[in-house]
Amino acid sequence: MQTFSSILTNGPQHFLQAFKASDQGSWYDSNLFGLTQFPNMGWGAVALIDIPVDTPLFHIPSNLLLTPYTSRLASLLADEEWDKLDIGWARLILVMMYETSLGQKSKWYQYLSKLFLPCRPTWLIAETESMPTKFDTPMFWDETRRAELIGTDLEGRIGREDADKQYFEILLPIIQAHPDIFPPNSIDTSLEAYHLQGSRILSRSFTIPRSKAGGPAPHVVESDDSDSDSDEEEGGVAAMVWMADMLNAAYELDNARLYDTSENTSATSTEPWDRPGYTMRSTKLIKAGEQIYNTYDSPPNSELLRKYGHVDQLPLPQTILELLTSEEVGNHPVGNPGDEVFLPGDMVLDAVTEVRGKKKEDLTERVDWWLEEGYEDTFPLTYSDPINEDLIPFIRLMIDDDDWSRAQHKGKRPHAKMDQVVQSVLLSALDLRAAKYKTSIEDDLAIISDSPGEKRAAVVRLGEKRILNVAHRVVMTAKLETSTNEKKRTATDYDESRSKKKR
Ligand SMILES: C[S@@+](CC[C@H](N)C(=O)[O-])C[C@H]1O[C@@H](n2cnc3c(N)ncnc32)[C@H](O)[C@@H]1O
Repeated sequence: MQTFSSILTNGPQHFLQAFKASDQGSWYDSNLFGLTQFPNMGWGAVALIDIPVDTPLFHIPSNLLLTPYTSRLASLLADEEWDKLDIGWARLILVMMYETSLGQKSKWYQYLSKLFLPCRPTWLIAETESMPTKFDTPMFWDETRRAELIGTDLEGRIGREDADKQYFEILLPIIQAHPDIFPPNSIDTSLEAYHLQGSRILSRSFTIPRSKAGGPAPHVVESDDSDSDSDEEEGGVAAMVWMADMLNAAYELDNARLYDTSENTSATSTEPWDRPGYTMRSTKLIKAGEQIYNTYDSPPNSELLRKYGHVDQLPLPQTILELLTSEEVGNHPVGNPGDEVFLPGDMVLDAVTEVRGKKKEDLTERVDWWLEEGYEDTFPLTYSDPINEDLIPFIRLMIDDDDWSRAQHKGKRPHAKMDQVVQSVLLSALDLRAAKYKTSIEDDLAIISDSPGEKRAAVVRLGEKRILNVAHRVVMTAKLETSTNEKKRTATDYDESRSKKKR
C-alpha cells in the first residue's frame, strides 16, 4: 500500500504544478487530494485527509475549457468550412489537432502533450503525458478480437469505418486546404491522430451547454403562449475539462461531481472555486485514502468497454445474486449491477412471425405508428427491469388487431397485459437474442477465470446473457391474464351455443 507521502512525491507533480501554474484561474486544494496510479485504472485522485461533503476540490475557469469555441481555429477557417465541421465531434477533434500542432504556443500545451517538470538546474520536459497516447478500446481491435464481441450490443457499433470516412471526407480536405494552419504531412493531423483525439473525447470529455463552452448564446424561440416569455433551446457540446478528466468512475461509487459555477456564484464571494467555470466538489464524506470518483452515468459494461476500454467487475448485490442460478454465477459473483442488453424490435417482429405467422412486411404500418408516437423500437433489459415496460405494448400492437385498431382510432397504445400469446412471442424473441452469441455462459465463466489475457469481451457477454436468462425466467413465471380476444371468444362461444340451443 502506498503512503500518502509517496503519493505526494511519486504522483504526477508536474501535472498538478502545471495546472496550478497555468495562471489563468485554475485552482486545486493540494491538502485535500493527490493523483496516484490505481491498479488497472491508470491515474486517479485519492483523498489525503477526510474530506467533508460539499467541499470544493478543484476549479477550472471557463477560458481553460478546451472546446470548439475557446480555440482560435474557428476564426482561421472560412465560415463554410466551420459549418461543414458541425457534425459529431469533428470540430473538437480538429481543434485538438490544431492546438497540439501549435506546441508551446498553445494555451493547452501542458494539457495536451508533454509537460514541464520543474527540476533544478533547469526545466526539463517530462516524458509523461497527462493524456493517454494509446487506447485499447474495440475501435483499435483487429478482426480476431472484434469477433469476441459477436452477439453483444457492441457488435456493429464500433463505427471504425464511419469514423475513417469522416476523417477522409470532412477533416482532411480542410486540413489540406490550409498548409499555413496545418503543416503538411504532420503526424498531428494524421488518421492516427484523428482516432487518438476522438478516443480522448470519447473517454474524457464532458457534455456542457454550448454557451458555457464559449459558443453562441441559446437560440430563443418565441412562444405563442403569452404566459411564458420564451423557450430556450440549447444543445450540449463536448468539452475537455482539465483535471476533471483525471477522475475514474465505477458503478454508484461516485463521491464527487462537477458543478457549473458560471451562474450560481455568489456575487460577494472571492473564493477561487466560485469564479465562472466548473468546480469539482465532494458529494459525500470521502475518507482519507479513498479514491475520489466522478460518475460516468453508470453505463452497462458494453458501453464502458466501447467508450472507456474497461468493464466494471463489482461484487453483485444480494438482490441480483438471488435472480441468478448457481450456473450463471459460477465462481464469479461479480459484474456490473447497471448492466443492460438490448432486444431489437426487428427480433421481436421475427418472433411475432414465428408465433403468429404474421409477415413482417404486413406490420410496417404498425411499427411506423409506434415510432411516430415517439416510442423506441429497441428495448433495453436490465436486472431491475428485465421486461422493458414498452415491450408488451409493442408486441400487443403487432399481434392484436383490436389493439391496433384502438391505437389508430384513439391514439392509445395497448396495455402491458401478458397473455399466453404475448408470453410465447417474448420467449421466442429472448431465444432469438440469446442465439446470437457464439459462446455459452459456461465458456464465458471459464475464460474469465482461466485466461490471464483478454477477458473484457467475455465479461460483457456474461452480463448480457445473465440478464437474458433472468428475463426468460420472469416471463416463464409471469401471471398470465386472459386476453380480451380470449374473453370475447368465450362469450361468443357461449352466445353461439345458446343460440344454437334456441334453434
Ligand atoms: C476520465 S479518464 C480517468 C483518468 C485515467 N485513469 C488516466 O489515467 O488518465 C477515463 C479512463 O480511466 C480509466 N478508468 C476509469 N474508471 C475506471 C475503472 N473503474 N476501472 C478501470 N479503468 C477505469 C479508463 O481507462 C478510462 O478510459
